[in-house]
Amino acid sequence: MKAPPSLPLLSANKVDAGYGHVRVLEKVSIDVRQGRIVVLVGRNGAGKSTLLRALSGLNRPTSGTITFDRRDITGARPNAIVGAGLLHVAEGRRLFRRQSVTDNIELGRYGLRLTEQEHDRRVNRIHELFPILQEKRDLPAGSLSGGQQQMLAIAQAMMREPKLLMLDEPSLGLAPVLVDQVLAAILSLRAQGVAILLVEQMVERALEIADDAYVMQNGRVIAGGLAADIAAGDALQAAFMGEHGTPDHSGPRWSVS
Ligand SMILES: Nc1ncnc2c1ncn2[C@@H]1O[C@H](COP(=O)(O)OP(=O)(O)OP(=O)(O)O)[C@@H](O)[C@H]1O
Repeated sequence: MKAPPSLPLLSANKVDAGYGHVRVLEKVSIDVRQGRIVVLVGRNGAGKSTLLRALSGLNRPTSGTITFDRRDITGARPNAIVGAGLLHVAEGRRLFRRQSVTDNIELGRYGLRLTEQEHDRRVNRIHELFPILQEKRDLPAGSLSGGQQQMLAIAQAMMREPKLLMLDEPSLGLAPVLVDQVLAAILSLRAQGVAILLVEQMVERALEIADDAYVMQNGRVIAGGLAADIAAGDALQAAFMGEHGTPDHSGPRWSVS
């Protein structure tokens, strides 16, 4: 059964998490509602990837709770979380470069038992979303452009029909025209009813396509709300200033033009 619209699909409530004895996240709370694009922004090291890892079960929270689709998934194993419909496309495109585009997509359904009809329906949906992957289906994944490889990584996750897809820096290392393609693909996913939690250094571009946004700084959420309000507010500027009020030049790229 689907969560009613009033309940968030994903809710992290005062989550602490880190690596060994190092605490990175401090009382992080975020909500992702059904069919929304939510972007997490913050400078390098703010804890964005660690939050995605905690939500996908790769880093066990030391306190706090996470609910997804009305189930408590706090401390659940990654495969149980994937099974519940929460998928994580990690930073960097983890593809089998020598295998074909089709083989890489098929790897996405590993462990799933699908009827032939259901399998074909999912593949068709992916090809509708990314026609280029159908065109290049027999080519090795390594021969695709960076943007196409990112689409392939998303396509792999789509084989499991996620309710929520978490994307960690999908524009990383891409030329501006490819960034446009990836952002357009994210909008198409939302149109198909998939909720998206996006970590992105292309802050301005990400805020343009997002519905909601959270700003992270030093492992905490310092602001959250509608993306348009966050884009216009002060928290964003504060998060990207250096410790002593100087701009952090390793921070976001405000524009791709
Ligand atoms: N495997 C790890 N072991 C120990 N500390 C880690 C590990 N991965 C990340 N950290 C630390 O956790 C903190 C948050 O890192 P995280 O990667 O979550 O930040 P981020 O906001 O995603 O930044 P970036 O944009 O650079 O990926 C950093 O101080 C980082 O050094």
